[in-house]
Amino acid sequence: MTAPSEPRGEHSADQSRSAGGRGDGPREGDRGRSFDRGDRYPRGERSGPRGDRPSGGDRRGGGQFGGDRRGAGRPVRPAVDLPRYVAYQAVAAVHRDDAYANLVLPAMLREEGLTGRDAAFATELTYGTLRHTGTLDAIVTDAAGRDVQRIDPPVRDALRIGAYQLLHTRVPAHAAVSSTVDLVRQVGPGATGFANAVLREITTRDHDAWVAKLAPDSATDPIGHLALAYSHPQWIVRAFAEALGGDLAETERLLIEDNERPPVHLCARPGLADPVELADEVGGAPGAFSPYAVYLGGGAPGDLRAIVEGRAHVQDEGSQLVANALANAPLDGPDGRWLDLCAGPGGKAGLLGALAAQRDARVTAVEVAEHRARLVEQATRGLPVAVLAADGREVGAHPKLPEEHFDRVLVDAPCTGLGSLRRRPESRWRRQPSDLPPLTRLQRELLGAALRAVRPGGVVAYVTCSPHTVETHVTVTEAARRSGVPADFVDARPLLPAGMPGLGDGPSVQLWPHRHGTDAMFLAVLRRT
Ligand SMILES: C[S@@+](CC[C@H](N)C(=O)[O-])C[C@H]1O[C@@H](n2cnc3c(N)ncnc32)[C@H](O)[C@@H]1O
Repeated sequence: MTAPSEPRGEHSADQSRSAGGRGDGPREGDRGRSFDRGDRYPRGERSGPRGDRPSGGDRRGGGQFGGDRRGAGRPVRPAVDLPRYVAYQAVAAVHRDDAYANLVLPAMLREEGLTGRDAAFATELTYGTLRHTGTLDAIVTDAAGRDVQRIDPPVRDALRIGAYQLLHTRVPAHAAVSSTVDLVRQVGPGATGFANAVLREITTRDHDAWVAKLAPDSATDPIGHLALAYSHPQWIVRAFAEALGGDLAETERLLIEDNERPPVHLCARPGLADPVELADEVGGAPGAFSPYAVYLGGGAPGDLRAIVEGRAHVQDEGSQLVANALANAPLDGPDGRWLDLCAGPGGKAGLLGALAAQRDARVTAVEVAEHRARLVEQATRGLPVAVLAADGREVGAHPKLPEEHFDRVLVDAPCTGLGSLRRRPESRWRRQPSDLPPLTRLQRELLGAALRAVRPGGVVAYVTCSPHTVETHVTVTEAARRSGVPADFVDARPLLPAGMPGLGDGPSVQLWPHRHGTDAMFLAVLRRT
């Protein structure tokens, strides 16, 4: 992973040596030898309270906070540059307020007027630090000689961002260290010496050498090794390895992919946009698998005319493939009533709605959360989609959700989202194994409701954006058994584009980032008999 705003190269001489002896590790408040020019400041002038925005200075992108002179003869206050400061604020909000990076960061970039390379650098620091938090914390713990959890949270987040720059970007070591010390001066006054010493210790090794030092032996603890080397919780690595049939080399490839910046895919809505023309229009490329996919090269998709005009929407190619698979499943008899039982925010309902328009069908899109139901309405405007703010489990009890009524039903079930860790950098650390029981109960109930809703001969597609076998195979098998509705599994592989590799032995299909470049979507198709 590279820092967009700084050329990648060998770490500078500052990084390849130095950092005083380890001893017991630096302590907050240690003065240490410092890169920091600001230690001469009286403490009260260094910073406002925790989380305060640096005062004064230039608010423009790339500007420096706090560059103001405060009277003749006084030294220039140490600067915190805006991209790093915004990254710090985003990371701190995620940890302090349980915020979502993909929501808070764009708002902060907008508010600060950061664009172009500065915005890309702030994004890289935020997402990279959050993805790599597990490994960075192990390294900071070792370098500090104390558990990272015992470091004051603002200083801890600043150190994570500094360590990320040192180990994963081309930022020269001296710049990573001094800018982080400047940041600490702003957010954790009194800890500059400590931060300086920790960072200098981190510069004594590169990422691989730290992993070699800290990760469990791969021969005796392969899961523990992969977890530390690729910054994933062990329970998630174990779940991935199980879903990949125990193939640890392939698991490693998946973990690597999870740490990459995710691609942006567009869906050219069938009947409204041609994917080749759309690719030309947006400077992208037609997708490899989905007949509607366009890979976007860069830029903000929300600004694209095709999206504003409703000819396309942003949607992972895997999501397109599974929605299209439902529409492709052979069907005898009527084919006019389609149901999307978990529709918010409306990505698949948008594609299904466009396909339904071409085939004279209508979609009922159900979403339990009122505000998400509104998003589905926005996403399907102009398409033959009726949005219902209701609980999908009410099939048979809700007048608009009669039993044995629908020809095609999609259950895009709420899940852990372990298949899209690329897109939600903090989620791997938030999710817990204890999330699984309530989710799998809900998944079973929703799939049971879908089987009741579909007419005999009709098809149900069960989809998760998680490869965890408890949410995929176990849920489907159990729900089908418990529902009491007779249904057969349909081989889902022929419902995907011909020649698509790596689809396994069927009847269900698991897509993977490292095999297909998509999110790890699971698809099982059942036909009611
Ligand atoms: C994985 S998301 C669906 C994504 C959507 N299909 C798309 O492509 O944009 C699952 C959705 O199910 C909704 N949901 C959760 N429980 C539900 C229920 N009992 N009935 C209907 N929707 C529910 C959640 O609010 C969430 O919006």
